[in-house]
Amino acid sequence: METLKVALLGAGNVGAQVARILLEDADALAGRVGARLALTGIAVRDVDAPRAVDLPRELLSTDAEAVMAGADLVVELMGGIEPARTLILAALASGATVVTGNKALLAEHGPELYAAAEDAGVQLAYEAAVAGAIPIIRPVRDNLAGDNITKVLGIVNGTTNYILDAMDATGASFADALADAQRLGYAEADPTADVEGLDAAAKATILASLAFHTSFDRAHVWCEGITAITAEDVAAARDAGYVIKLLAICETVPANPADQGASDGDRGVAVRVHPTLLPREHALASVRGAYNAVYIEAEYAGSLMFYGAGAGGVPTASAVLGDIVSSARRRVLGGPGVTESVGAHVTPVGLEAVVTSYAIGLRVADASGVLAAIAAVFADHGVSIETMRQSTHTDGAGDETAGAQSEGDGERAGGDAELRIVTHRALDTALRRTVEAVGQLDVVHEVTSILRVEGA
Ligand SMILES: NC(=O)c1ccc[n+]([C@@H]2O[C@H](COP(=O)([O-])OP(=O)(O)OC[C@H]3O[C@@H](n4cnc5c(N)ncnc54)[C@H](O)[C@@H]3O)[C@@H](O)[C@H]2O)c1
Ligand SMILES: N[C@@H](CCO)C(=O)O
Ligand code: NA
Repeated sequence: METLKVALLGAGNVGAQVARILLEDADALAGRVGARLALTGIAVRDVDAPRAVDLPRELLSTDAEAVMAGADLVVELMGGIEPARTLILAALASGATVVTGNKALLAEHGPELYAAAEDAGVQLAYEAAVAGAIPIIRPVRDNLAGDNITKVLGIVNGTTNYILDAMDATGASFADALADAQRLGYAEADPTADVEGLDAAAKATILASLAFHTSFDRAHVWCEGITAITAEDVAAARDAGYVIKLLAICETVPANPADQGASDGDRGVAVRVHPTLLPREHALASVRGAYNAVYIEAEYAGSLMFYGAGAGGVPTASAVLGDIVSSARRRVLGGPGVTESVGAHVTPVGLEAVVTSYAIGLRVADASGVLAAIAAVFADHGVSIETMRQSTHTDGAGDETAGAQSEGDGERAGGDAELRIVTHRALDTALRRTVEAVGQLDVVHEVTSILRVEGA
């Protein structure tokens, strides 16, 4: 039986597990590939660093280029842009197949790397880059290649889902929940990428590019993270029947915002990542812990849902191993692999064409006429209110008022009241202007939170 040499770059949370499984399951994997997979070297920063898995010391080296020399497959699990980019380009140029889980790199330099793979006639596989263990890259790129995807809605970051879920379920603080996510191996080396939404935005860039057959750039993606979400936001969402999730949303929208409501006209695609209120009965609302889920709407397939472990060393290693086996098998059998299709050239559109609704938290003067003044600003901007809940700071009691009505105004003079408003759907720009105008009213002391609502 032929032997294929596998070089591994990085032995952290994911890389160490990939190495372990390559060694432990060598016979089973050989049967699936039709060749033995020989792990010939592992590039690490420090050969003496403690690791979750004991790896043969003779395989470890701090010289990544030497580790890659002569490899048939290079598996990059170092993360970061450099030296990962340079090493992958060198591996592809040498004719090696490359498997990576590096979404940050693909979101920034994907087109360059895909072209290098195509030029070299080798595969670049990256199933682990989006939603960890969940098969999503190949389903979107290959299985749905004959359909027309119209919407992708995903919980694609395990760390933030873990944090938001813990805040919702146990009242945990943001900091404690983040520390747990780091300990469990879900968070990136620098968790800023997770909590600021950058990791999800990178994944959204990759998904949008595949789903809409167009090369999207990270700069096309609107991105807001979860660092401003407070325990009060989570509690208010819960009281109103919602849960807060960080969603990546890619959807077709009119290319020209003025065409809202028209059934014809050019379509573009808007890609955004932000914390979102979801009704608790929504399918994505029940995605707990570090689990991920991606919901897809396609013209012919209808609605599809992909669910599973979106992060963690062992589950993510599953996606990496899948890519290793399938691309190694292709090396054994010969022939070019499937490549990205980017010929559709749809127009990337910003948030200005997106129709959504807002959940707004306001701290207002608890006085007569305040609700009427706020409702008037909404009416002036053509934005209608679905629900308005009021509670005072002193007793936190809820008082629901449906619609933009002013009854219930100002029973309690003096002090502040907390208002939670959910709007009907409107253009994001109109909603933003409305909030700005409301924030300028004297009776509005603070805009405490602005969150978008989906699926209501
Ligand atoms: N952890 C997850 O759940 C998960 C899931 C999907 C994808 N990923 C991606 O997989 C990759 C690896 O993630 P991880 O969680 O294992 O990260 P990690 O930080 O645990 O591991 C990366 C390892 O690479 C090593 N490394 C970095 N630069 C190096 C260099 N120049 N030379 C040699 N070694 C170097 C580091 O020392 C570290 O041990 C990243 O791209 C990440 O985004 C991670
Ligand atoms: N840090 C990422 C790892 C998986 O890509 C997450 O939390 O989802
Ligand atoms: Na995946």
